[in-house]
Amino acid sequence: MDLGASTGIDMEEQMVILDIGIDYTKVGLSKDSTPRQILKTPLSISSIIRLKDEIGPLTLVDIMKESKKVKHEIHEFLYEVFIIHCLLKTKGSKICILEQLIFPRSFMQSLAEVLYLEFEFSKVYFFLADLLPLYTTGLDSGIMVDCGFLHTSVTPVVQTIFTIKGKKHSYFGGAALEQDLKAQMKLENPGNEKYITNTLIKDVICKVLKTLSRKQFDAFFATEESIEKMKQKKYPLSEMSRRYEALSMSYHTIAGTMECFFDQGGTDQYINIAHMVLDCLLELEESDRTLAAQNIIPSGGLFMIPGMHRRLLGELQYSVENIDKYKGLIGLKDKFRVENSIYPANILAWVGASLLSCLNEEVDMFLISKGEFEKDCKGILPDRFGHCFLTCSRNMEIPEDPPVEEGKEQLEDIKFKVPETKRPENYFNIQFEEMNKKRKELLYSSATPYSTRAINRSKGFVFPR
Ligand SMILES: Nc1ncnc2c1ncn2[C@@H]1O[C@H](COP(=O)(O)OP(=O)(O)OP(=O)(O)O)[C@@H](O)[C@H]1O
Repeated sequence: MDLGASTGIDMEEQMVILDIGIDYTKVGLSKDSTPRQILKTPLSISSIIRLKDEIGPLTLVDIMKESKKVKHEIHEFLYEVFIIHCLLKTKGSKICILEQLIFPRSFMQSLAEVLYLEFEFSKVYFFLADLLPLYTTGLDSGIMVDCGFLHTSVTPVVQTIFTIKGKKHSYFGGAALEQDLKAQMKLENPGNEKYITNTLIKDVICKVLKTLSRKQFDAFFATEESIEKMKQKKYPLSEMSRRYEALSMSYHTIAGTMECFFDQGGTDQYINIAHMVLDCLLELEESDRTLAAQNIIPSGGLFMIPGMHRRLLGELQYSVENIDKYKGLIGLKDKFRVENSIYPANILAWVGASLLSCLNEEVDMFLISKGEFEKDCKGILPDRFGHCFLTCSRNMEIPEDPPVEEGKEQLEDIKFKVPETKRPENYFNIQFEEMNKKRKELLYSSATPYSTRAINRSKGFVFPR
């Protein structure tokens, strides 16, 4: 049955955009401004990671090696996503996959086999998720700070060029936060440990946790006395659900748990996101630093926790003023700008992909067609990280690789310069922006006493399908 046709979705025009996160999967159609569905990723990888005491670069690879059923799980899950949730036609359609640099090759190979061979997509585009939030800002330089489930990463792009030396990465993210919070809550609720389930922890992260501002942190954590006071102040969790009647949380846990992302240097266990950004800036050319610092883009689910944006900015300003290592960046103190996008942080990469997918033919540089996969590549997914993935730009002629001088580090060559005469144009598709604006106007206008249709008619506007 042609499901795409029956739902009125023109699969010739639009493509499916799929962001498989370790914790949450976002799926929708290109040119939309939000995903149609955000689903819990049911793959066993996610549950195995939750049981690990320590997460490192090889964790995902090892899990993939041990697990024989990943491909089968991906197939079942995607069947549910495409056919049951989104009612999409897959055969002969186009799909865009958001791929993270840290995804193991074996995972991508299994995913590709399922998409090309089982669902028979004719065109699969591979976008680099680490770079996509930049597209939502309309600028060609910035630092993407992704705080996801498995990891936290910082990715700099200056005038469309991704500098791999500036990329910072840590396997500390939502998974580690869950473990910390669970241990803390068990300590605070002796005798009621059985109620502290994964569901409760997820609820608490999304509904209760908050992040202190730098000023609040200085005040609350100044003395042992004030820390003790925070510990004594208890909040019952019965308001969240009757199931949690027996449980309570201290203010210290509510406001202090997120401090593990802004560690003040006491331990190796935690990270400081602001320091990762500053380390990244130190790796950039001096002339590029201001451009990057003016557009810091937080993304990933953990930036949905209230106060995270404000704290990141506060922590950046505090660190350049007070920490010797970063004092060289003091000139940037008033230039830091942490982007507070109109799109929620957890879908920012997805929205970036939706924008990028509007780039008509230019987007074909990210494409591997079914024919190529089956015939040219003999069923093996080829390298997808050529130049086009690193530049994320439009209409740019790719300069040839400079010759590698003997004894010179290969890494240096990765940052090639775009000739002045061939500066890439902005990647925004004006049509998308216009449609998006009109859609938003319509959305808000439906909340007024006038009908949406009347407002449309008065503006002579026909809703774009
Ligand atoms: N609305 C929210 N409010 C608060 N926290 C959230 C929210 N949504 C997600 N989170 C937290 O952020 C974490 C990461 O969410 P995200 O959507 O980035 O997951 P993901 O894309 O699967 O991660 P990864 O990029 O590592 O694959 C979740 O594990 C959850 O703890």
